[in-house]
Amino acid sequence: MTDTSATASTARHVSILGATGSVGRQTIDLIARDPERYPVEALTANGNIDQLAEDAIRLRARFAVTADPARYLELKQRLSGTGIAVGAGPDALIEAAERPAGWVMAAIVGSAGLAPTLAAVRRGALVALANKECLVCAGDLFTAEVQRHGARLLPADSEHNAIAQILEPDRIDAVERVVLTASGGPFRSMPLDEMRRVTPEQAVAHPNWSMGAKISVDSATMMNKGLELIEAHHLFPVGIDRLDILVHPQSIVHGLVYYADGSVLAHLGAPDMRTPIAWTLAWPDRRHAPSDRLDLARIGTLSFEAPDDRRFPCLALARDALKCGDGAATILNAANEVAVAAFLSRRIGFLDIAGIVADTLDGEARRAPTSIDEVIALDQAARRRATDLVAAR
Ligand SMILES: NC(=O)C1=CN([C@@H]2O[C@H](COP(=O)(O)OP(=O)(O)OC[C@H]3O[C@@H](n4cnc5c(N)ncnc54)[C@H](OP(=O)(O)O)[C@@H]3O)[C@@H](O)[C@H]2O)C=CC1
Ligand SMILES: CC(=O)[C@@H](O)[C@H](O)COP(=O)(O)O
Ligand SMILES: [Mn+2]
Repeated sequence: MTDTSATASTARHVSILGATGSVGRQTIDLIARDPERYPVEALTANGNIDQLAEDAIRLRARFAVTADPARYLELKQRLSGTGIAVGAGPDALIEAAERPAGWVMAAIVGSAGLAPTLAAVRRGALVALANKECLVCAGDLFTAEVQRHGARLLPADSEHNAIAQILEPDRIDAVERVVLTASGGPFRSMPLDEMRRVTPEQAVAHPNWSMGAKISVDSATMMNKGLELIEAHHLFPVGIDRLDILVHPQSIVHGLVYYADGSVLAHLGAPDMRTPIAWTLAWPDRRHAPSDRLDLARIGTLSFEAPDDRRFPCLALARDALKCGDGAATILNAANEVAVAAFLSRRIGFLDIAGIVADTLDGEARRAPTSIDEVIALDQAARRRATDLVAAR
């Protein structure tokens, strides 16, 4: 690595895994404003070949990859004569992550991001982590790889980014509580019976953030906050009992740390992912970002309430999975990915998502995975069971 202490005068070579998604595009928005500082090594996508090719050319990337082998020729054609190398499929995704960029944005959605993110970790890169699912599904085995290879995870998920900014690493013993805020999503105050009938269009209409479909549904079920609880457990070693969730509909306060002397440090910012992404890009410095500025006088009121586990059972499922250990989080995440995809394609109802996750957890034989290969095997077994449960609904 060449740039772990990049300063105002040094360039930081970057790669973006999941460059065409919501986080990927906002990362590109930042780096495209300062191309001299952020030369682009590799960009990856899945099906959005037009966007990938356009950005690869505009940012002079060296390598562009689609996860879908069937789209290889299309991408190659789009980039012919540009000098940009082209790849497709799982091995090419890993090659993109292995290329020598000091900073890598992990923004593929779902556990599909695990192998390429690990490839970046294994060469000791600075990894801006948006893809929470890879940390949830591989847990301690993932963080052990980070330690072993001297990599550094820079949390890009807004709440974890907030906590990373306010948690004093030498004062962990004096931390009473770490609190992640949750917007409550589009159905925060909807009666349970009405939730039964909500459509994918309603579920992806997040009140504060513009995000990909999968995480938007997770916010609507509040599984997103459950996944984030597990993510926080792996990023911030304060112990499960000191991690809490607080509903805050405005998404202005992103995280809080309660200290033993009664002090509470909070992180505030407009709901604009370019702020946490900019923090990871500039780390350990801080740099100007074009994000929305917070105008508290205009906002006027911030409100808070306790989460409702009865209407949002995914919260309890995730907390239980975290407490159980033994691969439960891997199963929870895999089943949730299958159930959310089924809901988005209208094969199950909104409330079935939690049901599929609960039934998959009940039915899957659990043995704590002892290697990444075992994580992948458990993830696939849980997907098969969840897929059968979807078909049976
Ligand atoms: N959006 C947000 O504000 C936030 C997102 N996150 C997390 O960041 C991650 C990305 O979220 P978001 O940007 O919203 O998601 P999007 O759905 O908008 O983007 C996902 C990206 O992953 C690519 N992709 C999809 N499937 C695969 C696959 N099987 N293999 C390789 N690449 C694939 C997509 O390519 P293509 O477009 O070509 O299909 C796209 O580039 C998620 O883990 C999410 O939880 C965390 C905090 C905030
Ligand atoms: C922007 C971000 O970090 C998302 O994870 C966001 O937190 C989703 O909103 P919810 O609080 O509704 O889950
Ligand atoms: Mn978040």
